[in-house]
Amino acid sequence: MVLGELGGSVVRALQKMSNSTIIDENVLNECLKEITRALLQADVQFKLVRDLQMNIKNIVNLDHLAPGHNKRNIIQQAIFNELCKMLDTGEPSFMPKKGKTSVVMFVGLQGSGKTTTCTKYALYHQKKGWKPALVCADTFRAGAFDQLKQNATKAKIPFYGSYVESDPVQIAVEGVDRFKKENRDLIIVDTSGRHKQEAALFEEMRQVSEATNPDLAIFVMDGSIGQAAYDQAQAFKQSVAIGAVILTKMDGHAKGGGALSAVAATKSPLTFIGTGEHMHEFEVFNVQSFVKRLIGMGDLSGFIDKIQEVEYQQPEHMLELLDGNFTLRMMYDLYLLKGPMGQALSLLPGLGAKLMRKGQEKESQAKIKQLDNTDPKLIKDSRIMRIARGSGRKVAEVMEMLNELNEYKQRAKILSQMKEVKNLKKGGMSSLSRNMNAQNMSKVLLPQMMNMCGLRSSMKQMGSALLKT
Ligand SMILES: Nc1nc2c(ncn2[C@@H]2O[C@H](COP(=O)(O)OP(=O)(O)OP(=O)(O)O)[C@@H](O)[C@H]2O)c(=O)[nH]1
Repeated sequence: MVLGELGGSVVRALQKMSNSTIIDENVLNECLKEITRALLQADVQFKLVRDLQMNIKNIVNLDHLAPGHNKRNIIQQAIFNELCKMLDTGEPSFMPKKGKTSVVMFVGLQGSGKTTTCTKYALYHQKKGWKPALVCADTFRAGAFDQLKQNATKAKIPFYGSYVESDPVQIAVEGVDRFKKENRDLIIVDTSGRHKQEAALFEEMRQVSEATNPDLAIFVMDGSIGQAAYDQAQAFKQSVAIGAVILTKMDGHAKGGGALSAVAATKSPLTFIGTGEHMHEFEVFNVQSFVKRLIGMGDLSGFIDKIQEVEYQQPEHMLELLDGNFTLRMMYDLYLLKGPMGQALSLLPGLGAKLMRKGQEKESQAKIKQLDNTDPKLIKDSRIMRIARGSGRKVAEVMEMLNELNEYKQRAKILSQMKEVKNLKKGGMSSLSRNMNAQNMSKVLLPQMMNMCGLRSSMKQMGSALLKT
């Protein structure tokens, strides 16, 4: 989950404020105090947090608001705007164009997740119809070529590298030339990392860059370093023309918020974030979508993007859901926000926040693991007791989880009966894919899925504006 704790705390603070009958200075101060605490815990720089707090207080002047103004909305909007301002990473980055050859060079320290991210980046574009290729110019780390080869083979992406050549410049040039000849439109060059910022690393980066003349150099940084990301980004920017930044390991790291704001402070465009070790745990970074999610408003554009991945990677999940089946496996993915389906559903307004609010993903994970792959109908009392004993849980907790599963199942049944869903299913997966455009999603499937997740009311509260985003 992306910055689960920070998001959960912000959502809780807003929820608490919304539950107050009267919103006065005290309630606002309390809400801001909790948000401030959460941001500091996420390693966001003190000055940034203090500015955010002051700006919100200046904008939301409760004494001067004419009666009839919706104070909650005004406060939420001010928090949204200020968080966006804080995380705004400056000018948009160079975007490679499909069909036109672009060379993209990846740089970063050793262990930052550079090699993994190269393949994630290639796969992301491949799923969108590009023809990517990978070049391994990392001759420093033994095993780097094997790792890239393994990842690329799994993702069915062409690759180039050498076990014998030790000159990274030569490998980079040969690889880029070969893939240009093969009309690949996205040639990704993985370069060597070092344990720390050292002269040899920067010199090698400069040489590879000079020889391959990349259209874009992407700096991959480990998000768990928090605020320290500021100095690292500045140092790399001074040595090579960095056009974009990707932050990795943003899954569950307490310091992720600090890394995000630090990158923003260097005004380096942040284009993607890595949210796990698996190939599909990779997300486009868009400030507004990200903040919407952080404060529990959901991210519908991200949802549509992700649901297309469900068809690509877990078509059986999509069909199962539309057939009215909601399985334990899906609930498992949902709780852990794993797999495209779990990730997609978490982007719906209210649901991501609901899951974050639980703040007990690990416990949920342990509970579900006990029941994974088991048909709940077959779970008799004695088995429930056994599961409870074996997992160290109360019987009531196991039953609560089974009830929740049944609830999802019933809603999935209702979803499958909808006329629109039946029409979508008629032509099988290919028709589903054809129909899976943004307009169709927002008109047909999306409202039904939200209904299924019991989100109709929160949707209404937030107004139809969300569907238009
Ligand atoms: N949790 C998590 N782990 C990640 C993520 N991205 C990469 N990793 C893991 O981080 C470790 C290092 O990743 P690599 O891709 O080998 O790192 P690298 O920067 O290429 O390392 P060098 O080639 O030595 O420079 C691996 O175990 C990856 O699986 C991410 O977004 N989340």
